[in-house]
Amino acid sequence: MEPARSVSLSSPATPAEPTAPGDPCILVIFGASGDLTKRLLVPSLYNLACDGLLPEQFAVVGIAKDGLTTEAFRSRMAADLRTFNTRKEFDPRAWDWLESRLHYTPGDFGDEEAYGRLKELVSRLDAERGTGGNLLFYMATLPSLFGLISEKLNGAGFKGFPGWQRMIVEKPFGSDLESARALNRELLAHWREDQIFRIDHYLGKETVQNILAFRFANELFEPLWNRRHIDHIQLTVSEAVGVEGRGGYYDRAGVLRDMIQNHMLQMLAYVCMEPPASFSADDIRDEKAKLLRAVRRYSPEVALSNAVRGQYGAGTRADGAACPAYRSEKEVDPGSNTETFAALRLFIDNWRWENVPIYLRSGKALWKRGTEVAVQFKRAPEVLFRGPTMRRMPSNRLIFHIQPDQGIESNFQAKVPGPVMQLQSVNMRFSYGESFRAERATGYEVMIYGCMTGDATLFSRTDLVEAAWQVAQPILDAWSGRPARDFPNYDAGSWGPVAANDLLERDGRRWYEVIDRETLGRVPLFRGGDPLLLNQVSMALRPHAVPAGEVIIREGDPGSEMYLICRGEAEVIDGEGEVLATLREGACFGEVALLLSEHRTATVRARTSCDLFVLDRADFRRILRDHPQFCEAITRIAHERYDTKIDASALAAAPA
Ligand SMILES: NC(=O)C1=CN([C@@H]2O[C@H](COP(=O)(O)OP(=O)(O)OC[C@H]3O[C@@H](n4cnc5c(N)ncnc54)[C@H](OP(=O)(O)O)[C@@H]3O)[C@@H](O)[C@H]2O)C=CC1
Ligand SMILES: O=C1O[C@H](COP(=O)(O)O)[C@@H](O)[C@H](O)[C@H]1O
Repeated sequence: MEPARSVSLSSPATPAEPTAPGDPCILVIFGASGDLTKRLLVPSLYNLACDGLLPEQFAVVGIAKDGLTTEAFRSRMAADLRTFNTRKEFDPRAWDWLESRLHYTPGDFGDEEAYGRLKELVSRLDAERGTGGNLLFYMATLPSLFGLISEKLNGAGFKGFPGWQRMIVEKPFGSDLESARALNRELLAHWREDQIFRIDHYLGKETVQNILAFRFANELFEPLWNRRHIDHIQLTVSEAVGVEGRGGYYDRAGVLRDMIQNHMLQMLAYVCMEPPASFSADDIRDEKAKLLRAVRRYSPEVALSNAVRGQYGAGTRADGAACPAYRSEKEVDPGSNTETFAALRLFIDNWRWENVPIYLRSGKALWKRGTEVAVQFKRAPEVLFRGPTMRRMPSNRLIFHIQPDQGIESNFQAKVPGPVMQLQSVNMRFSYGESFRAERATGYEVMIYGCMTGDATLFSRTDLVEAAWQVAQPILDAWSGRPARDFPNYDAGSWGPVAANDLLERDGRRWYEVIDRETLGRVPLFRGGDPLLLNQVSMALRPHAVPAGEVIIREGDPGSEMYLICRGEAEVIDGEGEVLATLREGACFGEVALLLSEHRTATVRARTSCDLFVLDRADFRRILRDHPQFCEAITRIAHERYDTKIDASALAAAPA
């Protein structure tokens, strides 16, 4: 097959050069009958085949306990590919090419005879395919078996093959600092460091890799990338799914081990590390390791005041389906103390980042799926922009959208058209989908390809893994000694526990929520709104979470904000506490006081815990003025609700 044109992140050559296929080799998958193989590995190999990135001299040998034949393995993989293929079009040529190279041998990983059979098959294929004795072992099985497999491979004489031998190791890499060190010792007893490729699939994501390109291939931001100009950084990995049948594993892990210690600290290292001497694997990994070593190690006591944990209760998922409480999930202890949400405040004690807080949060069963890195700059001097028509200027923000949308966005201030100087936040956005033609991928393609070419840039190293565990360990220790008394403390489908907001609010900051058009489209007020309106609104809204029972607005109080319910229920009550109406997801309230510039005409209280978006008076007026459709919708709602004749267009036209 013809190699396709694409670029390798770590290639020292000019990036526009076509990428050559990986080195000839035999890929041996330990755990070939398992979930990872069918869900991610075979679809990735197929994608590589479609792009011409697999060498002609190539074969795959699967091994697992399941007594499959090669023919049965091939037809199972062909059927599974129909489900897990990431590409829109199926390429039968690429699949036939790959399928003819798939082989299988059954065996228990503890059984020496199985290694004898494996060696025979590998030797035969090596001779037939001309793979030069290059062997890539993929550990797609339980981490407790990695040491055993390594030992047996050595015992069976696999080291005698003439080519290179490399090993891809799957996560989780240990369950704490001690076990990670033990696993490193076990692997290093059989392999050299440069033969071990520890996977972190977040490093395979295009937009994560793009953080390095963005920072170091552009002159624009790097001079500002330090404590003088950056106020703080937020990393969010929000998952809409719950534990999805993985309760047995997850209940022993929790989100700190499952997402933060590995994926999020790796992303953090990319965002904050110093420029590497070159784009070689070790230069990049040296800088990442230095950065992780500089992350402040808390004592367990200090960790407690810088970390928040949560566990989801029953609720409604983002797609509308009912979600059981975590403690009712299969294979989860009904009294489980495992966290499904965590938020941390970290500091990097080095010259560049002194006293810049880094906030991380991740959780399952949250209101939406979204991974973002938000870099919040310090405020510009306001001296030129003071005056009665001016509001406090928001500061610039740069956002890396990692998934599901992939892109980079920057928020800044611009003058509102008109005779007076007024400012408004606007944004510039680069979207991967609009700028590049790329097929959807699993994220594993670049890792497998990297390993085949001996490029370890996207893989973790012994020191990196241990440095990341050193950051997480005191928090794990602090939590394991103190059961969480308030679990479950957030509803499935919500924004997470309220305490996560407090973590930032006590520093005078708040989490940045990406509000996409889809979310706004669920609000009747904005349904069918033009992109300009939705964009303006999403820039202006700020999140606000309230616990059940809290009064959100009180009759008679001055009103300077209106509210949209993103999740939860609120009730309108009269002076006697009588409930007049119940407001649900998508409803708005508080608009009348803004329209009439009067005091609140009703009291609204949270019936359940609520996640709200707040729109303040100045933005509300500006949106009224710029968007007649919003003006009409809000007039209609106020009229229906309060039988009040309001001329919102007159208000919009009035001076601010
Ligand atoms: N599944 C996923 O989406 C992801 C998985 N991972 C990681 O990948 C690894 C594998 O996960 P996954 O595929 O889900 O796990 P599975 O349990 O689905 O698969 C495990 C595989 O190992 C084989 N196996 C286990 N014990 C033995 C043994 N003693 N002898 C021979 N074969 C054995 C099983 O064979 P058999 O069934 O025939 O007994 C099976 O093929 C784990 O480390 C996981 O954390 C990482 C990211 C995503
Ligand atoms: O490693 C893991 O990652 C997934 C999330 O990965 P993504 O690529 O879908 O963002 C997470 O669901 C899983 O619990 C964890 O083990």
